[in-house]
Amino acid sequence: MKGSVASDTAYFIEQLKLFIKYPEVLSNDESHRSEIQRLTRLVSVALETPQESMQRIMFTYLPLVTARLSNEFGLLATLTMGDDANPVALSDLIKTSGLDKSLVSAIMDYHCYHGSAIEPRQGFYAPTKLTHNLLDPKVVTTLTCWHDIVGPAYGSLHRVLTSGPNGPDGSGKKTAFQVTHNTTQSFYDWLESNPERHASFYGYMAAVHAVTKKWVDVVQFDEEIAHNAHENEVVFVDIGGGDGSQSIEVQKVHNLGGKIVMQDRAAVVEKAQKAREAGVETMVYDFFTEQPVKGARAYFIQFVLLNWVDDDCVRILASQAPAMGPDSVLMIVDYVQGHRWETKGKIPEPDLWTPAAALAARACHEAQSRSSADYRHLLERAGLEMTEVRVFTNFGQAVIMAKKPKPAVDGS
Ligand SMILES: C[S@@+](CC[C@H](N)C(=O)[O-])C[C@H]1O[C@@H](n2cnc3c(N)ncnc32)[C@H](O)[C@@H]1O
Repeated sequence: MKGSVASDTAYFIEQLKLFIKYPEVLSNDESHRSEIQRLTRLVSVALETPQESMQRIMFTYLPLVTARLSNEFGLLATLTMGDDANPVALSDLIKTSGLDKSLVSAIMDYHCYHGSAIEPRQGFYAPTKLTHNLLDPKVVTTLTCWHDIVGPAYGSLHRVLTSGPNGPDGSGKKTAFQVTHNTTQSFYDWLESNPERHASFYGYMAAVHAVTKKWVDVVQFDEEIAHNAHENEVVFVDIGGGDGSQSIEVQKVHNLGGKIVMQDRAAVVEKAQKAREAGVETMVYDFFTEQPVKGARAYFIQFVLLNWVDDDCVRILASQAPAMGPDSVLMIVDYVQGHRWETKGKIPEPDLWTPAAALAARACHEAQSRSSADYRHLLERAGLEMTEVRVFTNFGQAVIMAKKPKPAVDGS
């Protein structure tokens, strides 16, 4: 076995070089493409010496930092003005960025190592596919948000977990987010206190929604939820709906009668113009208070509960329960920890998003991700009954469906 691996090494290297040169050969075969990515990543780790493991991990900040700097100072945009035959001179990158030679050289050396630039001749650089990926507006928005807002919070998690009940500096800052950003405000108050941050966070949310698979692919909205709906009936209430992107998704797939309502904090609702233009009604609503829209077909709550501790989640869910009729459905879209082990058939490989989201929830909100058993328990505490869990991405995003339990028939 081992002998055949060794004798096939040259062939393996040739194949890898071909994939690097012609990545498009796999563009129509998603499962092979992602399997090759996963395996080459694991091969790379399997071949590491301890010193290489150390190096890979100790420099993990750098892709985010160099991408942010390169976008801010126009290095990547300038790079795309050249190509392999006519690469961009270091002096031009220095001139357009306004940064000093040593810093630009270091950033460009990192890009070359990382595959986001090449240096065909000394001091001249050309773009790669990754350069263009990093300039995609959705990627820029997301990386900016993670560099400025969430990333630093990951970095303070250790300080918070190793300090006493009053936080690392005794000032009452409890979350890693509060410690790193030197604030006692909650995550959402802090976002709303600065328009740039606010726009950055919601830009990131929109970018993620635009590139990931959607829950509407696994819920036949009209068939399952809105059948026979009347004109004035509310078919969908999007609780903590942010920019209203999910209400707009429903608007796209929904062809029957009925209204769609999006609710959030005042500062967020104010900015949800796109949703209003799409015909969605918007409403200021604090989800810790009783839901004012009664008897809707569906109450929907996406990427909200992972930001709150159990007792708060129970309060949020219990605030919806009195509004729900016997046929109302509550849909929670969130990450489900351990979803791999609940999948029928081939068990999916471990993914990056589920643990990354769980750690971000802990760092930014002192909150947590949950397994489907945890969701069942939360719903029961709020007087609701979990009916189904439909996982719709291979990184653990799922629709958790619930309803009001039927009142017990009094047999006496
Ligand atoms: C992570 S975002 C998710 C937004 C949206 N559901 C989505 O999937 O894009 C969480 C949302 O909860 C909202 N939120 C936070 N506290 C709230 C409260 N007390 N009442 C209503 N909405 C709240 C935030 O303003 C934010 O828009």
